[in-house]
Amino acid sequence: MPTVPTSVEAALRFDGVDKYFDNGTTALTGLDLSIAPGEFVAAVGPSGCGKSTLLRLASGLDSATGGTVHAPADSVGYVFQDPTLLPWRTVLANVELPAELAGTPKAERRARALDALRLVGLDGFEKQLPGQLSGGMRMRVSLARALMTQPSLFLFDEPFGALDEMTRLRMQEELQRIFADAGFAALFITHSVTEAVFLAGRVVVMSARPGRITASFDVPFPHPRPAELRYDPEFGRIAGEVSATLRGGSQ
Ligand SMILES: Nc1ncnc2c1ncn2[C@@H]1O[C@H](COP(=O)(O)OP(=O)(O)OP(=O)(O)O)[C@@H](O)[C@H]1O
Repeated sequence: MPTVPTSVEAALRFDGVDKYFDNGTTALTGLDLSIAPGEFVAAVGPSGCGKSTLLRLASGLDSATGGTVHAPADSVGYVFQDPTLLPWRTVLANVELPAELAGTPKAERRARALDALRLVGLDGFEKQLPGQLSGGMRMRVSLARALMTQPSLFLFDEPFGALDEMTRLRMQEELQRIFADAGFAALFITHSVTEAVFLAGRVVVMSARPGRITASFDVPFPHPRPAELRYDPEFGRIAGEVSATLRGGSQ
């Protein structure tokens, strides 16, 4: 009997989404975006165009005023600019926290936390407290904690925005290595065009408020990507096009 192909369900989909607030601000209007399972999408846009609002709708923290948001993943990982670690718990105890709250037996959650810490390059730092770590290391702990639930969808809100330039570049390299390994879907919000192009398989550009997607650029380099990709002429061409679109849209 012939099999009927079924269309793969998106990891995250916005259909004609509007968001307005009681004070009369329209943050998003007619926004369409679909992210396939295992696809890494970065969104760039002018300040105040509704990027964080988009993530709040994706996470269910807030609801759309119009249109639909479809986020079928059972497990979603969140990484924000502020790593939100508990200062009195060690690195290991912070990473174990989601599994502890979910009632996972101690031996299993310990093993998973150690794996996650290894993945983010923090083995050997298990017993440190967050206050003893650099900003980049705290961000790695936050990423390891998010990896504990093995999410099929990750939401990133400008996670490297507060880091110095060198640390930021290193974190980008590590994140896309982890992405190549773990293969989750991602929506990554950033102000940096080169960060977006380095990480994502597709970069979407949002218009000034009220935000909607005005352009989409495929970034066809396979993951994991070497640091030197940033100096590749094709990389520069794509980043240049994204920047030009961003400038054109925010005038
Ligand atoms: N709870 C709220 N009530 C009223 N207006 C809001 C609320 N949250 C956000 N806004 C407005 O919606 C618009 C979009 O805000 P949002 O934070 O999503 O933008 P953004 O693109 O993430 O900004 P930035 O790039 O500066 O971080 C802004 O004009 C903001 O003032």
